[in-house]
Amino acid sequence: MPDTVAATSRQATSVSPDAPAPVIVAIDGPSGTGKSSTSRAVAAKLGLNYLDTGAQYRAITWWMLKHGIDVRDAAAVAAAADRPEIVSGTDPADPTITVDGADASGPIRTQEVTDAVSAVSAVPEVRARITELQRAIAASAPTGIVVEGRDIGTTVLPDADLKVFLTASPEARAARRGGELKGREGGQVDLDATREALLRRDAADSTRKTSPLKKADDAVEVDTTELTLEQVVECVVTLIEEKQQAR
Ligand SMILES: Nc1ncnc2c1ncn2[C@@H]1O[C@H](COP(=O)(O)OP(=O)(O)O)[C@@H](O)[C@H]1O
Ligand SMILES: Nc1ccn([C@@H]2O[C@H](COP(=O)(O)OP(=O)(O)O)[C@@H](O)[C@H]2O)c(=O)n1
Repeated sequence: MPDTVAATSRQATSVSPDAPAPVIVAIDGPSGTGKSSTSRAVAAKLGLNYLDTGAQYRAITWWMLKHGIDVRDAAAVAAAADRPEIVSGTDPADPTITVDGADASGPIRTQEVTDAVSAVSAVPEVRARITELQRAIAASAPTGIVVEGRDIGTTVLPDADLKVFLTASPEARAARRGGELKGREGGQVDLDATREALLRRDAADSTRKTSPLKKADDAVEVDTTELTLEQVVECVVTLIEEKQQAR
């Protein structure tokens, strides 16, 4: 297996010469605001690719943990940043992520990875690697792509056709995450602890030096607290269609 980070989009569709230019959509925001579910549904509706950049940061974090690298040691993380081969499949109907050829979709969602990911993603060498990968994937999407994360509108794709920044109250976000945890692990979920953990991760992601979580100046902010997922999807689809008509 090559000791590099590879960029691959698994959807290679041929495009006719008079097809419209690909549309690039950046969706950012804190944890639990609905970025993944909204982005995936919007991409499926409009025939676009979909990239979950959080999954990439989780994947490199999982690799670091698996290889015994101390995630609090930024120099050790930086030295290993270009070793894992991370491949993202960008079909919204079946997004995939592999690390060195192994399916990582399950292991990247463990609590151990969630607790370590902010430290790993704060390391500039990690961000440089993953950002390069993200730009290559976006550039190869035949009809366009919805890319979701924390720094897509500010850093990764500053020329995106549309930038959306999703927000929601900490209580709504904790309730949504709690629902997911219950579905995955069963039993009782402590919503206060879930809320505190979300806020801690937001704080770490917003205060790091390199490419922090931040709304781009030209992003449209959508507060999803009182909206259903369907309403948020409809809102983003309308914003994209407006941009396309204005081209
Ligand atoms: N507007 C919404 N109303 C209620 N639940 C939502 C809404 N948007 C997303 N969800 C649910 O909240 C959970 C977290 O959403 P997700 O898309 O993973 O957020 P993020 O990617 O921002 O962390 C998922 O279970 C999702 O189905
Ligand atoms: N563009 C991005 C996306 C994620 N991340 C990091 O990756 C972590 C996990 O992202 P995620 O989107 O899977 O997070 P949640 O869906 O759990 O909120 C974040 O907490 C950030 O530390 C980042 O730094 N930049």
